[in-house]
Formats: sequence, C-alpha cells, structure tokens
Amino acid sequence: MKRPQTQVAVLQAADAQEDRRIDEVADEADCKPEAATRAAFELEADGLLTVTEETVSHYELTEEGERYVRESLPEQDLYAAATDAGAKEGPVQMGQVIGASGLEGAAVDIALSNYARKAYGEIDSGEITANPDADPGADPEMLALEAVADGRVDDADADALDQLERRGLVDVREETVRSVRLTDDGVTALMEGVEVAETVDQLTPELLTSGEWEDVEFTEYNVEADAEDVRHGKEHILRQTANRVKDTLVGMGFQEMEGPHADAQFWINDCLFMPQDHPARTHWDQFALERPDEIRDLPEDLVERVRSAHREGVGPDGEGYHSPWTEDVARGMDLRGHTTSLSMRYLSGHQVGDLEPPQRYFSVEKVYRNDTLDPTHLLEFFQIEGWVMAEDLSVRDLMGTFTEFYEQFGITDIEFKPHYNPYTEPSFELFGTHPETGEIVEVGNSGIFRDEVLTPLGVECDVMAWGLSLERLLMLMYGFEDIRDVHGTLCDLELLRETEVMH
Ligand SMILES: N[C@@H](Cc1ccccc1)C(=O)O
Repeated sequence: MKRPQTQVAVLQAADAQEDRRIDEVADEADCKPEAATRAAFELEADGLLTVTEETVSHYELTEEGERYVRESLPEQDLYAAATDAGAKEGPVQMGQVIGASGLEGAAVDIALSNYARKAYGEIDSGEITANPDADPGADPEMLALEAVADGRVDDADADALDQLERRGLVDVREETVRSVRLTDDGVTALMEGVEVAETVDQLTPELLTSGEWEDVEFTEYNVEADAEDVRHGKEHILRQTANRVKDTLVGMGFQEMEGPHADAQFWINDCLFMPQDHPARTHWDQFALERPDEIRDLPEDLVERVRSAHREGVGPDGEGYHSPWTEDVARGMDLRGHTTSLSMRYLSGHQVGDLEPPQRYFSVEKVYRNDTLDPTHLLEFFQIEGWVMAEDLSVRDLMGTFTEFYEQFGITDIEFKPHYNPYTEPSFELFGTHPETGEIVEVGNSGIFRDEVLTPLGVECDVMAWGLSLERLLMLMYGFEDIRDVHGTLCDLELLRETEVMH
C-alpha cells in the first residue's frame, strides 16, 4: 500500500493496544499537530485508525482565588470574628463582628452571602450567630481552591469546583484532546508494508518558491474525511444578513439612503404628521439628546408647510389637529426611533434634490427605542427602511414587493394585518412564522403615505413605504428564539460560531 508521507509516519507512530495522544504522535512523526490530525482523519476514513475525542478541562485560579488561597475565604474570616465575639453562645451585633473581622467593601457582602449559604450561622436583623457544628477549617471550597493551586484538581470535590467557578475564583478552559489507535486493518497494512507515495499531500511555501509544485503529483483530497474545527474571525451573522438585504434591494432597483442617527423631531415625527401633543408622538419612546438639544437648520418653507398641515390639514376637506404646533418642539434632537426620518429627508428634496417618479430608496440602519428588553425587543436594532415613489400605487404593489423581497430569503408565508399609523393610509403590519416555535412574529410595518405627509414635502404622486426589522428577519431565517443571542453583551458565541451561513 502506498500512502502520503505524513500518513505513513502517523500510522507508524500509532499503537494497536493503547490510545496515543495526537500531539505525541505528531512529535514522533515529526510533523505539526494539525498535519498529524488531518492525516489521522484521512486514515480513519479508510478504516486504518480510530480517532477519539475527549474534552479536558483546565482549571486556573483567578486573582481573587489566588488571594483567598494565600489568606482565607471572607466567610472564614467572618466566622472567626463571630466566634471571638461569642456568637456561638447567642446572637451578637453584626457591626461589631464585621469591624473585628477586618472585612471591607465588597468582601463584606461576599462573606455574608457565603456564610449564610454554608450555614456557618444565622444573620438576622443586624445580629449574627455562629453555628458551633460548622467547621470552616475544613471548608470544601477552600480545600478545592488549594487543590487547584497545587495542581491536584483530581483530588478536588466536583461540587466545590463548580461553586468556585460560579464565584469567579477559578477559570475553566476546555480543550479537545484527540487520540488515535490502530485498527486491525491498520495493523495488517503495516505488516504487509506501507510505502511512502511519491505524491505530495501538503503544499508548502518551499514548493511554491522553488517552483517545484509544477512537477509534483498531489495526493487526492478527501473532502469527506472529518476535519479539525478551525475557529477564525468571521463577519457577524447580522452584518452578513444586512449586506445580503442591501444586495437584494439593489437587485430590485433600489438606491441607498444615508443620514444622521441623531436627528430633529421635525424629520422623525413632524413630517410624518404626528401631532405634537398626541401620545402617539411618544409611542416610540425616543431617547432625547441633552447636547445639542436642538437642530440649527430646518428648511423654513417646509417647516411652514408642515405647520399648516398639522394646524389646518391638507386639501379642501382636510382637517388639521387643531392643537398647538411649535417649532421649538420640532427642533428638539432625538436618537431616531425609526429610519423613516431618512425617507422624509430624501422625499423632501433636501438630501439629493427634487425627485421625479419613479424612484426606489432603502436603508438598512440602526434605530433606537426606549423599549423594555425581552426576547424580541432591544433598545437598538436595525431597520430595513424603504419606499417606492410612482404615479399609481396600490396595496397590491406593496404586498407584491414584500412577497418578492422575503422570497429571496426563503420566506414564503408572509401575512398582512391592517394597522394604524398617523402617516400612512392604508397601513399594514407584516407577520412571519417562526421556524422553530411556529409562533407568528411581527416583522414589519408599512403603508401608503397620506397626503398630509406628501403635500408639504412637495410630492405629487404616490409613495408606498415600510420599516422591517433585520433581527426578526434573522429569527425567521435561522430560527433564533432570543434576539439577545445574536446581539449585545449576552450574545451566545457558540451559536454564532456554529450557525451555518446561508448564501
Ligand atoms: N416607521 C414605521 C415603519 C413604516 C415606515 C414607513 C411607512 C409605514 C411604516 C415603524 O418604525 O414601525
């Protein structure tokens, strides 16, 4: 039998009687552990070797853990001080005991909570007792801490180790250790003789620089052999999807909008015909800016037209809100609660000049809302904003656009529900079905802009528009159940690493 060089070396270094660790095998085969692992997987695929994997935990003391090993656990100090103060006989003043214990700052809370947990005594209305049966001298956590410090982790009590990890006194690192063993077929092959094939199984810098690569014969690549996990940096799944959304919309003929994250309420709310004294005005619960607290430039002519739409309405039958409207409120600066502020800027002609129909614009940008965090809400998220300007638009166009858009992401069951927005009529919310839970999830909001919005902007044709959530799209695509798994400080790295990317 002929095998590539590394495989022959690994085969010869392996044993039929016992598992040998891959790093030892690599050492003996005189190759890198990665190369030995790859060869082992290939040999395994051909039945000459078995590869077993084992997860080994390495324990290490944190700084705090090291300090306690040197000194003592805070709860041990507390017990000693309590005992000295006579707390074994009856309750004594807590203040006095803590003072005598030498514990300070955060250590006091640590001592008290662990004291109670370990039943070293009772703490009640400012008094403390010490349990005469407790034995802090043989505290299992201290013993485990010492075992870790001395490199005798195997002697440590498993529950105590878990507790130490929870207390942040030890760090645990997990490592996958692979071992190999010869199979009967492997032994037979070795006895019959395995020769080194002339083929090259690894392209090296030397082969490249010498030009030798042109003449050598390469080993066939076994794409079915198992392989080692390589964990390199990669684009975040949310960013990837955002880019895919942008490509999709560009493919559908849209151009991208850009604009400020912090903007005047004028662009965020007033242009959208949201009355200044209406609760709907705060229904996004936007974050207001302290500095600067107002925008300097607003287009005066547009301000005037928006004021008039709010006060008197638009058109012969129009009714305004008959409620106060002040430019001061309109100048107030907020973090945008939706990117519809960008649509207003573009439709007004103040961003890229006056626009003639047909036009299509989009953005995939961050918005900020003062929501309560829960599995489907974040304080900031990405909105897929978009609008189409054309002479004659109907609800069919709106639904058709969403159907076409979501289909590109494999989502074919979007449902619509009539909705209310102060700025669109009719309005629709969009829903999708969560692939794991089967629950109906709201994914966006949309509608056709009212004349009260378009007339002041100087737009004379129809405009249909929407704001969709990028994170919710991700949930439908990948089956995430909690938005915080993919976003923010609590995100689940393992999930992000392992999620297969769809292209
Ligand atoms: N601004 C709406 C989305 C939307 C945009 C444009 C028209 C209609 C609805 C939201 O954030 O929910």
